[in-house]
Amino acid sequence: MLLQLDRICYTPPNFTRPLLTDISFALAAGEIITVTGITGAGKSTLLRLLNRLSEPTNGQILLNGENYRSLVPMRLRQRVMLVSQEPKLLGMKVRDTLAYPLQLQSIAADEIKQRIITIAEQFEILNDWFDRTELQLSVGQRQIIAIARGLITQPQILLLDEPIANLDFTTAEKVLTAIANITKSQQMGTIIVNHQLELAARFSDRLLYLQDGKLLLDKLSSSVDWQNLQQQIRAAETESMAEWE
Ligand SMILES: Nc1ncnc2c1ncn2[C@@H]1O[C@H](COP(=O)(O)OP(=O)(O)OP(=O)(O)O)[C@@H](O)[C@H]1O
Repeated sequence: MLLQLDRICYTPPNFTRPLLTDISFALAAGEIITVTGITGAGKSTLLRLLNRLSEPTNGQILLNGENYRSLVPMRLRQRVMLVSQEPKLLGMKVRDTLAYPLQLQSIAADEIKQRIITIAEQFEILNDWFDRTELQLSVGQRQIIAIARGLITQPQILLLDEPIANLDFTTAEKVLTAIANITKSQQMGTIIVNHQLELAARFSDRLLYLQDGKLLLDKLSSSVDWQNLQQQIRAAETESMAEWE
């Protein structure tokens, strides 16, 4: 198994309430998992643990059978790549932001050129974007570049926090198609946090539903009752609104 979580709990320092409780699931090579749930359910917290930006309070995470705690965080983050909700391109031009993580890995210039050409084709990145900085890209275009930058290093696992939130439906479909193709062809594993259930149903093998830090559902997408899930999400939203009022 590529990734395995065994009864993960997480309570931040100086916090009394756990943000995640008893989360167990596994991710296989070639598999795409969608994680869904309402605002504050703990989805980003989960991705942060998987990228080792924070440590579980209890339980363990295994990457190819190796305990996360025994892996050097920087190395782990090359193998398990997180593309956050609001990615930054660090003021670089698109071409440089794509090349940079490869240069850090001492990959030869020719290979870097080739990988940029390939990823640009896969994500329909236009030539005239290459000399732009993030300020000259739309929020959605920036998101696409961040996903491409995450994939260009060929990680074993890609973690995407709401990658399509700023994309129109057709572009979202194209981006998810590219991610699915790469996940399958490279036999990597992908975890996508996504609120759009219709796209989740089409582009993921499994669905995880988080509510209040607990994993309430872990099912093959083909056997999820999507209507029932939608109702469950609406009820959770209503309950959460009532707590605010
Ligand atoms: N370091 C922290 N200390 C205390 N509370 C935190 C910390 N990080 C997150 N939280 C809280 O934990 C809960 C889960 O946050 P998280 O960002 O994981 O939710 P989410 O499911 O990703 O939500 P969204 O869909 O809005 O991105 C929220 O109530 C948030 O305010």
